[in-house]
Amino acid sequence: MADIIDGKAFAADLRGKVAEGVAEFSAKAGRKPGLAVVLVGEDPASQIYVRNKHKATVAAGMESFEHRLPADTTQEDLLALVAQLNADPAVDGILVQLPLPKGLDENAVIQAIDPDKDVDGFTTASAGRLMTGLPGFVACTPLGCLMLLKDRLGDLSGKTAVIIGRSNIVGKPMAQLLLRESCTVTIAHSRTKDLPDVVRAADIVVAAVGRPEMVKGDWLKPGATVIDVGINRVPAADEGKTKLVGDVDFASASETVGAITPVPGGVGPMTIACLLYNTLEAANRREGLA
Ligand SMILES: Nc1nc(=O)c2c([nH]1)NC[C@@H]1CN(c3ccc(C(=O)N[C@@H](CCC(=O)O)C(=O)O)cc3)C=[N+]21
Ligand SMILES: [Mg+2]
Repeated sequence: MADIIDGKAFAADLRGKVAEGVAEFSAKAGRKPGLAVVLVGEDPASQIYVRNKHKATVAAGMESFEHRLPADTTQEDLLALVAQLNADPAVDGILVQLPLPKGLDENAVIQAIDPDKDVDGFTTASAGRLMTGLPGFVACTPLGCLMLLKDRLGDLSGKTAVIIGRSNIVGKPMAQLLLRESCTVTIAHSRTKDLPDVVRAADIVVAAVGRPEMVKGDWLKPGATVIDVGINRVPAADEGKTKLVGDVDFASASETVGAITPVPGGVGPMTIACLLYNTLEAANRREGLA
């Protein structure tokens, strides 16, 4: 049986370390680090995420600035808010919750965020900094995955890593991070030929495709380390109920691999912890304390 990588426990520990860093920052800077979260519209899942982010931000000793805007907010008004947050000295990090309601240009809004406050790591400036090895912010989900991998495996150099999924938010930055750690990196996706054979070659598998339980145990190298980024809500055995599953078929995978993250309780909690980590980092850099 595989070891279960406890992302929830790791994230709690990381949040504790961030809280210590926040106390140090606040003593030196005479203010708390500040995170601004912008939520447009009423998407129920987004409202839950934003509430959880707010709670975690306050629990870490940071200032949380929540901006809730109606679904019919104009592009102009949203860009004006981002400009205001860019200019606000009390704001160290800015997160615009995605997806935005239809009619708003997501890309234009994200690119308007000051890269030095881009704690989500979603701007092209942040992506370019990661790719070229300059200091910047790394997207929270891949950063959390990397922390779990390093905690489990130590030095990653020379390991074969296969990432399934090529999104800008997870797959591509994950590949850059693992390349930076001197892994041999493959990005697989929906057009990849013989996907099970490609995955079977990997010491490290990061699944981020958004297809429930797609990766089966017999696709995986015995002893591999598997990070499951998928969070898919599917019907449960109980009539009318739903449950969360990952992109990996946990039952079959956990008989083969060395270690695997569960869903829930794996990567998800790391995403929020890394948002706090990036916000503290942003505050320290802005105050010349990094
Ligand atoms: N600008 C922006 N940045 C984001 O980082 C961002 C976003 N927009 N939009 C939505 C997605 C999704 N996301 C998650 C964060 C934590 C969990 C998480 O903690 N999940 C729990 C389960 C939660 C549950 O029970 O539903 C777990 O995996 O254990 C999930 C998903 C951040 N996102
Ligand atoms: Mg993809």
